[in-house]
Amino acid sequence: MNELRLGCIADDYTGATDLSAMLVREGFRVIQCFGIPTADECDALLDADAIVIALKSRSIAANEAVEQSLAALRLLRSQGVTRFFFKYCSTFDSTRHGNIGPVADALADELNQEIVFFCPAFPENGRTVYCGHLFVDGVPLHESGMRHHPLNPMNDSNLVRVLQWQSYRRVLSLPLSDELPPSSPVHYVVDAINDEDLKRVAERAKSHTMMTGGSAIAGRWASEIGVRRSGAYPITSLPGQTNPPRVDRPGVILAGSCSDATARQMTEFESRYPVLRIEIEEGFDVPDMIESTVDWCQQNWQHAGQPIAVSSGTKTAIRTNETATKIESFFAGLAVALRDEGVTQFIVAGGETSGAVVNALAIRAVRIGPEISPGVPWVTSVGPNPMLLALKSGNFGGDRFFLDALESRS
Ligand SMILES: Nc1ncnc2c1ncn2[C@@H]1O[C@H](COP(=O)(O)OP(=O)(O)O)[C@@H](O)[C@H]1O
Ligand SMILES: O=C(O)[C@@H](O)C(=O)COP(=O)(O)O
Repeated sequence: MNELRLGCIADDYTGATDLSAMLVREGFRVIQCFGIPTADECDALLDADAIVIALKSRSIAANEAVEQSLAALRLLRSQGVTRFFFKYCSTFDSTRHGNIGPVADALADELNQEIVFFCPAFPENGRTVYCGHLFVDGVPLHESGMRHHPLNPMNDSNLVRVLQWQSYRRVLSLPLSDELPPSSPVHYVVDAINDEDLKRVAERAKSHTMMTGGSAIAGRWASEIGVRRSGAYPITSLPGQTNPPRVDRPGVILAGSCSDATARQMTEFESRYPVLRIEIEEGFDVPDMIESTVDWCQQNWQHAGQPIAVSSGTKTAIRTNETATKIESFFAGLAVALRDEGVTQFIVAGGETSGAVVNALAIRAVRIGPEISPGVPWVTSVGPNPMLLALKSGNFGGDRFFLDALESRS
């Protein structure tokens, strides 16, 4: 029996869930851990074909991101894993200081990988790379909504230039027709505009120990290199979980994403259900905001069975890391308060926001269930008192995403 297993390191939680969903689609058995699992938690990893370690390292200091990613790599190696995937955002979310370049450099150095491919393309979700330039639904990255991102505003579509800022290695563009020149350590930003291209990229990287990119290339590369394929976990009969999660409060949507896609989804949801739009002002008090939001939720639950949403996202966001972190702690505290009120189902929009919420709920690992839309599956937490979660990348999903998600579980 083929025993090749895949180890993945993802730089944020929704990105990891997206990756897991793509691996499940290809028939792999996937377990996703939030943070680096402890020795005790490693027992649960044994029967997985792919282990995904979700870090919250996208927007932290580069040296910390490197440290955490190397620790994840070492943990994966200690589990007998021999092939590795580094997952970052399909919109290459990062700044001039990192963290994609520094993390990839460190992983490649540790694995002695001379040539590293960078393949963020995700054609199914409208992300394509041509001549080293990234497009979102045909619009150059720097003209897309990503230019307004509160933490990682993307102002350059030329990924060769973006990555070269971040990496000490030489960075080149790799059109699919080109031969690879023999060379010393090089990072290649690979072109891919459709699924056929992804297949060819995977074939070209067959001998690589390490691959990097968005979720779309991961499943194909894993198939190409011959990762063991045991079939997805049966989500309704998980070890330690006899019943589906308790539903005595309707689902709650927590949206900290400021993306255009989430804004449209919220407008659509608001045509049917109540939405609390939080106005962020300088110097706001987090505990006060949590308390008044819980009051608002309770009032709205008087209409039984009614899902509700809380959103902080606005285009006129106050763009400081301090504000972003405070808003994350608001959503984290709110999730805990709502769980204590009996909520067992959360849909969270935004990668950083999801990270804050999952950590606050002390969820250490999830098993991956059915996809709601490309890259966004339902997941069930491992351990006692399971919760049902959907962790949505800010930019993912059609306008009806929130409504579709709620309908898909009823
Ligand atoms: N009104 C706001 N002003 C400033 N920052 C905000 C606001 N609302 C949310 N944020 C912050 O913006 C960031 C959004 O990032 P994230 O949750 O990863 O969403 P996305 O998936 O769209 O990138 C989070 O850190 C969040 O706390
Ligand atoms: O690759 C992607 O686009 C996603 O998997 C992803 O990483 C999303 O990040 P957020 O937009 O911060 O949720």
